[in-house]
Amino acid sequence: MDALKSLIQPLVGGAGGSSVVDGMKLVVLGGTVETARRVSSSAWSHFVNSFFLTAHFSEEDYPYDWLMLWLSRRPEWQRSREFETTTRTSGIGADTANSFGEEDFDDDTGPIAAVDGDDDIPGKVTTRVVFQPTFDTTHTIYYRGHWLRVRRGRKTDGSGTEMLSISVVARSNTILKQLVLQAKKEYEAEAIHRIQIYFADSHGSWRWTDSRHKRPMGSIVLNPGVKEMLLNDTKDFLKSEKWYADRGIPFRRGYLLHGVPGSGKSSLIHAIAGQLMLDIYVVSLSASWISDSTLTTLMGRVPARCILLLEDLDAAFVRSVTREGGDEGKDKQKDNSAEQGPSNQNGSGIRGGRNRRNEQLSDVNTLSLSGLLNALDGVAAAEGRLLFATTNHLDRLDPALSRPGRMDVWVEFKNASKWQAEALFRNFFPSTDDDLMEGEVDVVPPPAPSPSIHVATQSSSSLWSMSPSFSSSSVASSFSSTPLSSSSSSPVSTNVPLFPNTAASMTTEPLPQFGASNQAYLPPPVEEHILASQHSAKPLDGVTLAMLAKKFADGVPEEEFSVAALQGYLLKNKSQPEAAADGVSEWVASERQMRERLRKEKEEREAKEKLEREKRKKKAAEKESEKKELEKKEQELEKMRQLLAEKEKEKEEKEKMEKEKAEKEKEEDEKKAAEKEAEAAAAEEEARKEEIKKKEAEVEEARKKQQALDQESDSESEDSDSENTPPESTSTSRWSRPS
Ligand SMILES: Nc1ncnc2c1ncn2[C@@H]1O[C@H](COP(=O)(O)OP(=O)(O)OP(=O)(O)O)[C@@H](O)[C@H]1O
Repeated sequence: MDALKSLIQPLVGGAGGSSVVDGMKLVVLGGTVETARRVSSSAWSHFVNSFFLTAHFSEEDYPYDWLMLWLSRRPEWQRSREFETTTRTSGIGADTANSFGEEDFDDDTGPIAAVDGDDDIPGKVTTRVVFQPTFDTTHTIYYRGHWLRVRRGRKTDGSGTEMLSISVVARSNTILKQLVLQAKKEYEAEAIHRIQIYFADSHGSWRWTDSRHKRPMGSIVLNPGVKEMLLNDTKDFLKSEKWYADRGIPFRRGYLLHGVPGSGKSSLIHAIAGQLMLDIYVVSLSASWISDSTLTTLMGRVPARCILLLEDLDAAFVRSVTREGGDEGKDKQKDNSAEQGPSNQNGSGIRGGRNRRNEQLSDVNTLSLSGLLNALDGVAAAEGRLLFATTNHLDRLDPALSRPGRMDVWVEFKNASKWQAEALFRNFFPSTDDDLMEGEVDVVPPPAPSPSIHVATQSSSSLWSMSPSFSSSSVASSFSSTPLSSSSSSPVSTNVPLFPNTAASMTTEPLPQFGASNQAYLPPPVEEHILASQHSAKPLDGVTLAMLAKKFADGVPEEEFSVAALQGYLLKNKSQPEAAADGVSEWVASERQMRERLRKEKEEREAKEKLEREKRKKKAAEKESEKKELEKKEQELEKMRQLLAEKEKEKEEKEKMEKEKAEKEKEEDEKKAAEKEAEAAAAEEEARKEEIKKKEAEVEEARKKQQALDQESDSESEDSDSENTPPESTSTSRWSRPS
């Protein structure tokens, strides 16, 4: 410090510099502290990096859910000083006693359940507030002798996916493995009574949608052997991975459940999922957004062991069509196009244009059969999954879809048999006596094993029927007992009871009431309408239950009503098994009446629709013929126009030709005239030349004559010269040759 002082002293000079020195001291101190902080922080992160083991868990993967559930049970996690709230109405762990955030704390009253409403109202939808630590906060949790540093954050790749990072100081990662395994165990223990349901979304991802209580296998009433066969087959498949691998067969198995609606297809799949502890991944092939590529992506993202459920397989390629009428729907589409008029058919008009655009769009975003087949067993399809497909219309499926290898086991679901009706009744009402004494009552015997289970073996592509069909005669003889009189069939009937422990005994035996035990007088019997509105039946003894069940089954016609319909009827008589058994014939009659009425209404509606369709068709045909007529006329007009144009053209050409001809003639005339002129000139020239020649000849002749004269004169002159001078020069000057 003295050195520093001596350095600064000359600069500031004297005592006046003491405040500056203090300031400098502070600066130096601050710098030192900051440097120390940085050094320690980097040393700490270096230490963390070299000694801490860190595991990251992405929300897209299962361990994330396991750990979130595990963490939610840690008090350290719950004691977070910074948290966010979220609400959940369902979901694994959300309704468990230990789940995080289940309790809220009220200043005055202490812990209260964070639910809306009254706990006395069973089944009421509650809104649960869940507190979770905010992102990017670190928590220290003690686990098996180690301090874990847990941090909730988000991926930095822009996807925003939640991440959980757990760090621990340890030499090996055993502690982290133990943690994950324990979290998994706890999660599975939680899930043991529930199945998770995932639905496909339009982005090609699976979204957790629901968690449902497992359905007991015993609650499904099917002909003997069906459930067992399916369960054994699925179990056998799940343990045969090596068998499949050794033989090079894709490790996949498909089950096609087909048949009438409400016969238990979906229920059976849920029960099997519960039994095998598998989650269900549902794809609705009739969804508007489903396309080849989305489906392929989805199939690639199905986990190895799960149930993949394709519901309403027949609806995959007829999206706009109701489940009841595929062909009808197609007809309707055709009709609609007819209704839209001929302009649409040839692609003109605004509506036509829009439709074409829609068609083009839907082509891009459409599911094709080959796309579906590829998605199911293409290279990208996951292995180890159980594929269940349901359909109400087997006949509408393409054989390629249902061939062995894709759908290995076929199970047909029919309307309820008498045997099923009886079993349903027995399942429905509680019994005090589970061990029913066989033979005491004339119970409906079970029919021969399942009527229509088909198993496609790997070795052979042919389907073989596991068991023969029902024999109608044997069924008839089984149910030839006297039908119950309709007089005792009212659902809320209090007629003389047929059975010892039934309505009458219930009316005389008072129901427990508040304060009744303090009163001197016995309470009056419960009134009939109150009794009728009871929501749970008193347990029946085995014999009574068996007799009522038989009576019920006797009243139900063989394979006419679905199990769901019978269940609906029983639900109406939930508290009155006797009334349910007594009233079944009346219910059957009323159902038939209603069906008949509905059938008639449907027929009428269909007839009306047909009429309208025909009208529309006729109108469209008329419009079409009108249009054709118009087109024909237009064509004729066009022809005439063309003819006229051609004639016009011909005329023009003729005129042109004539003009050209005239011009040519004129030219020729002129040429001839010129030639004549030239000839005349030539003739003139010739004549002139002739003239000249003539004149020359004359001149010649004259000259010759002159010569002759000259010679004569010469000879005369000679004669004279001989007397006078010769006149040679004179004669020369008198004659000159013409040029
Ligand atoms: N065989 C059955 N055993 C027990 N319950 C049944 C049976 N069949 C139908 N049900 C009851 O009927 C209701 C409808 O059943 P489910 O949805 O399983 O029928 P489905 O054959 O899948 O019908 P859909 O073809 O219309 O989808 C459910 O509440 C179910 O409990």
